[in-house]
Amino acid sequence: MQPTVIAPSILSADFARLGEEVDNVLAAGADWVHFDVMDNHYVPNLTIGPMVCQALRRHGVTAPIDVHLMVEPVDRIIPDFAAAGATDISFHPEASRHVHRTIQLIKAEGCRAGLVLNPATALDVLDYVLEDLDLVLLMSVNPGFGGQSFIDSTLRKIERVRERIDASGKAIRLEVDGGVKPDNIARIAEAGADTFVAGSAIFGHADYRQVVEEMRAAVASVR
Ligand SMILES: O=C(CO)[C@H](O)[C@H](O)COP(=O)(O)O
Ligand SMILES: [Fe+2]
Repeated sequence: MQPTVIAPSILSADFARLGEEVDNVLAAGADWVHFDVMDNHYVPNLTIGPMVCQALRRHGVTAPIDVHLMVEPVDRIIPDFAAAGATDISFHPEASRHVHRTIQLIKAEGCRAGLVLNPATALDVLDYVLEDLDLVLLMSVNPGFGGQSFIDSTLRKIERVRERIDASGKAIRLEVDGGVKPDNIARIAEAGADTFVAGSAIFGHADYRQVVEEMRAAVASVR
């Protein structure tokens, strides 16, 4: 299993002070920046694009930027995010006509590639591509909005993906996104996740350090 990563979703940050918010959450001990891109087409919400990713890099952010593309069609925007400083790019299989080609495109652009499975997406989308991936991102809410409740059936799904990753023998991260909080993160880690996205739980708290430390301690208690 990969070392624990806590990846705050900037969806719940104060966009009017984004650079400062990202600086603060990284200074509080977070590992990655989770960057949610919504197109008002694949999902019914509209957020931020490559220019904002580039602005964070110009602002001085050096941490990995984990771009979660909720964009359809997805391929055209991938080179723009790579040029803007993304390190990890994940996409939803429904948003790509050729999933294998999209994975290869992300890697050709020099980024780590992730596939995102919605709560109702069956695991067979991983057949034939798992070993090409650097990351499997399991959504534990339906994509489109922050602040939703964790869907409990995801726990069994995490266990099944953990088994598949372990059987592959590859260094593939298992990331969980949606409704992750200090009071459920231990169960999510126990099920087999190593990479944890949390938006509202972190940015909705007055003390980012306290909540990041609480989450890391909860994961460490079961790993
Ligand atoms: O991809 C997402 C929504 O589509 C977000 O990353 C996710 O919802 C994080 O927010 P929260 O921790 O508040 O659930
Ligand atoms: Fe996300």
